[in-house]
Amino acid sequence: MSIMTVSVDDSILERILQHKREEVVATRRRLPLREIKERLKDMLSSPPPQRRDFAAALRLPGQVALIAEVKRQSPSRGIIQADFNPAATVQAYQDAGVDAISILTDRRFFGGAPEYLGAARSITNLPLLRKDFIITEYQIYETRMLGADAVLLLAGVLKGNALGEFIGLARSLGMEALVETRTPEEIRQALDSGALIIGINNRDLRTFQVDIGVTADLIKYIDQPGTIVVSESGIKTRADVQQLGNCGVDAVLVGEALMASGDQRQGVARLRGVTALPRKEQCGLEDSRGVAGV
Ligand SMILES: O=C(O)c1ccccc1NCC(=O)[C@H](O)[C@H](O)COP(=O)(O)O
Repeated sequence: MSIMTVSVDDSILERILQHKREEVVATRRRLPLREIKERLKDMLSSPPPQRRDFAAALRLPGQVALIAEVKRQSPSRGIIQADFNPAATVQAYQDAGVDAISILTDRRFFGGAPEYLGAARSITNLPLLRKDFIITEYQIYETRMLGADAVLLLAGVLKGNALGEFIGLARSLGMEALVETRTPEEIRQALDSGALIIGINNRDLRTFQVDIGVTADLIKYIDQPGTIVVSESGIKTRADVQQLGNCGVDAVLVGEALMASGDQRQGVARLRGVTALPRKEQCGLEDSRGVAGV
């Protein structure tokens, strides 16, 4: 009898991707691409300019920028926030002075929703990243229509010319791509495909273990000057952020640690090394930025 071994990586990522294939077929049936293109024509030509510069938000000389994630649940952790309120979370991130916001839009595995992007856009002026599993051009047009300024692309999933083509399409629609990598080969692929922003994922999808040392090991392979480096996953403390800053990352992407903290404003303050947030009413400040950058 032969025994087939399937790694967690194969099963969870493959399960997510299989679900996405089916989801895209159903979504396209409800809203064909030509309809999305029509809506985009109006949206992109109407003033005021719709673009919020995700890349520029991550280039903060002498500071590590913070991308804060709206994440209800995950395959590795299960439910992170039982009384999940995406609008309140976006507001808290905005008040705390984060630099950009990542929104998980996958329903089945992360408890997200595509509509959260539009809702977030009406609350904040910060650039918004759509975090989902992009496997078709259709989803990139859809991402722009939903109100994102940037889209996550997985180098390990988009093979051949697809990665470069998807980056180009995102840019042609006024978005930037965050290209997520996990190996030196994927970093090479991202650079060869013209990625401006490269994410290094500290989470191993086979074991779900997180190790921020992965960023420290892989950052040397990002040898293209001007590339923006984002360390993703498993970042929990101010010390983690400092360690990654010392390695040369431009930004960190943090979900679970912020969502699991009862108060997202305090969570951001802790990552930034601020012990107590100033109260606007008490000290008369407009907001809490400038107290201490990450
Ligand atoms: O978070 C997971 O369990 C997960 C499992 C399978 C595929 C992707 C997954 N996470 C997506 C992300 O990219 C993270 O939400 C993001 O990097 C933030 O990570 P964290 O700060 O550890 O929540």
